[in-house]
Formats: sequence, C-alpha cells, structure tokens
Amino acid sequence: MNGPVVSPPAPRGSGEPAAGAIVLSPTTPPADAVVPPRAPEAPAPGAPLGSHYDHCFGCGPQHPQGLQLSAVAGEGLEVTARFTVKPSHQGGPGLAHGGVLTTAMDETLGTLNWLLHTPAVTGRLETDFLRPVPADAELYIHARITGVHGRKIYSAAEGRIGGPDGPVAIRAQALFIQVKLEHFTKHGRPEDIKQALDDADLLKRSRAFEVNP
Ligand SMILES: CCCCCCCCCC(=O)SCCNC(=O)CCNC(=O)[C@H](O)C(C)(C)COP(=O)(O)OP(=O)(O)OC[C@H]1O[C@@H](n2cnc3c(N)ncnc32)[C@H](O)[C@@H]1OP(=O)(O)O
Repeated sequence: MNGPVVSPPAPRGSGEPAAGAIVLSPTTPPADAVVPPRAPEAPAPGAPLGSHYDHCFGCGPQHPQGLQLSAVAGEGLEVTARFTVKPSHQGGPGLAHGGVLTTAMDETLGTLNWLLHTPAVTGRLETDFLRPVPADAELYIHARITGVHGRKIYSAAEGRIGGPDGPVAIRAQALFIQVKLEHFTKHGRPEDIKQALDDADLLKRSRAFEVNP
C-alpha cells in the first residue's frame, strides 16, 4: 500500500505542514478510526453481491461495453470480485486502459459498503499500477474496509491477474463518504432515477435506495 506522504517545505505562517512533517494520505484511516462488525443485513459470506444498477458501467449486466464486474461477499468486511478485460477496454494495444482498471477498483471498493449496509460514494481514490494487464485477462480483486470514522469509510484493494494467486497488477486505497438517498435523487438524471425506482427487482431496489445510513 501507499506509504506516508512526506510534505514539501512550506512557507512560514501558510498553515501548511512544517517541512519534513509526515502527512497521511486522506485515504489512510486516522488512529481513532474503527473497523465495525458486519451489518446484520449484510449478505452472507460467499453470497454474490449482484449489480446495484443494471446500467452501471462497473457492474451493470445491461451495459454492453461495461466491466460487468461480479463481486462476492467475503468474511468480515471483505469482498472479492472478477472482471474480464474486453477488447473495448484497451488503452495501449492489447492492454487494459488504466482508467478502466481504476473503475474496477472503484466498483469493488464500492461494494464493500453493502457489508456496512450504507450507501456511500467515492470521495478519493488512489491507484498504483504495478504491471500491465492484457486484454482478455481476468482481473481478480480483493478489497477490505480498513476503518470507519464518522461518515468516512476507508478501504483498500489489490488486483491480481488470472486469479487469487496471480501477480499483483494494481493496488488502490479509497475514502468513501456515506450519503443519503437524496444524493442520488437530487443529483441524478430524473428519467434514470425513475427507472431505477420502478425496477421490479425488490432486492436490487432495496440495495440501491432503501438502505439507511
Ligand atoms: C446506492 C449505492 C450506489 C453505489 C455506487 C457505487 C459506484 C462506485 C463508486 C463511485 O464511483 S461513486 C461516483 C463518484 N463519486 C462522486 O460522484 C462523489 C462526488 N462528491 C460528492 O458528492 C461530495 O463531495 C461528497 C458526498 C463525497 C462529500 O460531500 P458532503 O457535502 O456530503 O460532505 P463534506 O464535503 O462535508 O465531506 C465530509 C467529510 O469527508 C471529507 N472529504 C470529502 N471529500 C474528500 C476528498 N476528496 N478527500 C479527502 N476528504 C474528503 C471532508 O473533508 C469531510 O471531512 P470532515 O468530516 O473531517 O470535515
């Protein structure tokens, strides 16, 4: 994972950290963050988490060019996920685009919030790209919550090529912020909000819109 960020020298009286001071990344949980228990409503370990929205670029089954990533609840506050790099996900020839890989990490980290049974959105996401990922390869992602502090949910993930024992290609740390239903209904395009709320799949609807922060 990322080490502490050492700040550059700052001018006196600027309010910035002193020269040489160690400044933790905003995605690193503070010392008084807690790792809470799974929510009672959380899917059981081994349960597929499904898609929170059919048209999601990360997990939606109706998004033909999307990642169609599938995640499974792990033990504790952990999930695993898989996605196969499609030809349409290329950046360099024959290689996954870094933004697509970052999306896979974002999506997987986002699914962790179901284990806390709370909606949350990405506030900050940091990624390290360690190894190129070829088209057609499967990326296997393991993600875990590292701490909760008020509305802030800290998490980290690692993506490996081919399976759980494959070489590490990408690492990420994130800060998610808990939000209420209004975050989506206020900011989202009305026709899409209506379509999601009209979804006959009650489980999907409850996961997407009826969880209580
Ligand atoms: C139904 C479930 C759906 C799940 C979808 C999952 C999809 C995958 C995940 C995503 O990609 S979500 C889409 C990408 N993210 C966004 O669109 C979020 C856009 N940003 C916002 O809407 C707001 O900035 C945000 C809700 C994140 C925060 O606004 P708020 O007004 O609610 O809170 P505020 O700004 O007061 O911040 C709360 C705390 O978080 C901190 N914070 C917020 N953003 C931060 C940031 N970027 N870096 C560091 N700290 C941050 C902030 O400093 C503060 O700390 P303190 O409590 O200590 O004062």
